[in-house]
Amino acid sequence: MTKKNVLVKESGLEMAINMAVSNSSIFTTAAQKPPSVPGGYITISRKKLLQNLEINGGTRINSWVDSMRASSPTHHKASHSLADDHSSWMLQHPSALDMFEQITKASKGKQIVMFLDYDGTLSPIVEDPDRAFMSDAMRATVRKLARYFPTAIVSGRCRDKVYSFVRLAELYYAGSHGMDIKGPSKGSNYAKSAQSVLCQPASEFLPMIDEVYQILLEKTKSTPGAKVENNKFCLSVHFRCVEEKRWSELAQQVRSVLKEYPKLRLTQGRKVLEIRPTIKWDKGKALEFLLESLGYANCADVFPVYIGDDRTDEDAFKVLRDRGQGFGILVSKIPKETNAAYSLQEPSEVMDFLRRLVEWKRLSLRRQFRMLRRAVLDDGLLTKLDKAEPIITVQDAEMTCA
Ligand SMILES: O=P(O)(O)OC[C@H]1O[C@H](O[C@H]2O[C@H](CO)[C@@H](O)[C@H](O)[C@H]2O)[C@H](O)[C@@H](O)[C@@H]1O
Repeated sequence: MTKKNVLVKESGLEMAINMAVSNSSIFTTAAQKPPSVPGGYITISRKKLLQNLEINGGTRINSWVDSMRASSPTHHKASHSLADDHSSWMLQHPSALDMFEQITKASKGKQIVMFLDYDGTLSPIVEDPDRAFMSDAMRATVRKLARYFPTAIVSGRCRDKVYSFVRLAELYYAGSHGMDIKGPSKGSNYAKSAQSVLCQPASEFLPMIDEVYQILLEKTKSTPGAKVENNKFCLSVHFRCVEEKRWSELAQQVRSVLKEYPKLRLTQGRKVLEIRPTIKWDKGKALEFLLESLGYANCADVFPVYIGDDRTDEDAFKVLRDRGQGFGILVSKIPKETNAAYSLQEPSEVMDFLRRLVEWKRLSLRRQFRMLRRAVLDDGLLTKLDKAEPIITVQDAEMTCA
């Protein structure tokens, strides 16, 4: 390699683990090539990277811990170079609220389909994952959104768990990082509509995931604050409440378990280590699957919008970038490497954006309805309205008055 700097697409943690599994070069082709999209990638010197990823057990754990630190907002804030870069990052990933007009203009004549991550997007990040409730105001907003646009929740959580927080039967749900997809439930009965399960590509891993869950519970017992969450087709090991000086111990515990399970891989979220099957399935694949299920597989007239805050959401942002359709919105207060086009700072801004989208759609439907009505009246065709080809459905018309 002759280049002085390399682009780091994966976190140091993922790279360390990939090395442990494959023992191959850390400089993959993908990692060397910047994407042909504006900005968002952080460069670090090759020397530093090599120091960080020294191939011996001890230093490898250090790189895990560095990566765990990097997922902490407080550590990001302390980094002057990132803080200084905030305004240039915002130029590359402007606020979706500031760009609202441009966004709606770009969607003109296309069907918007909404994909929403849960934690950190619809609900604020809290210490206890079992108490990450979304507000009633956010729920009401998402309910309205789903009346106007097909809407899916795409989460790392177990699907039933995320449903228990959202409680809107009319949505699509993709739990376990997209490995458990279910369509809207008829008659608002989520629990009874097992027939609407659409896709579970990792079902053969269920016994293994349960086994590893039990082992991790036992292994991490000695680390105060560590919490293992069973997300059905994947697992989360939380370190938000673990003292930083014990992070390396926790990383070591997880690593020692995973050594025995080469069919499982590790990724990282916000103060959480995510363990999942090595199958080629992620939130990006779930997005593609859902678009296909909705009948938009090879359709140019679709405009998917994906909003998420996490590294795992990057797979979906990338799919949209590669397809050149719609775009991703990263929820973050700090500059992050991302394939999203736009940004929002926090869940309250997500709610503002969704509300504006609902209002914009409502008004544009009303405008279309009035134009149609005027055209009919002008032509003296009012009595023939019932026989006319419906340009706007009765439901659309009702919604303009809602
Ligand atoms: O894909 P998501 O819906 O964003 O789920 C990703 C993980 O979210 C949850 O953990 C995160 O939120 C917790 C509650 O705010 C927080 O305590 C934790 O530190 C965050 O990582 C969830 O608990 C995980 O299972 C999900 O994988």
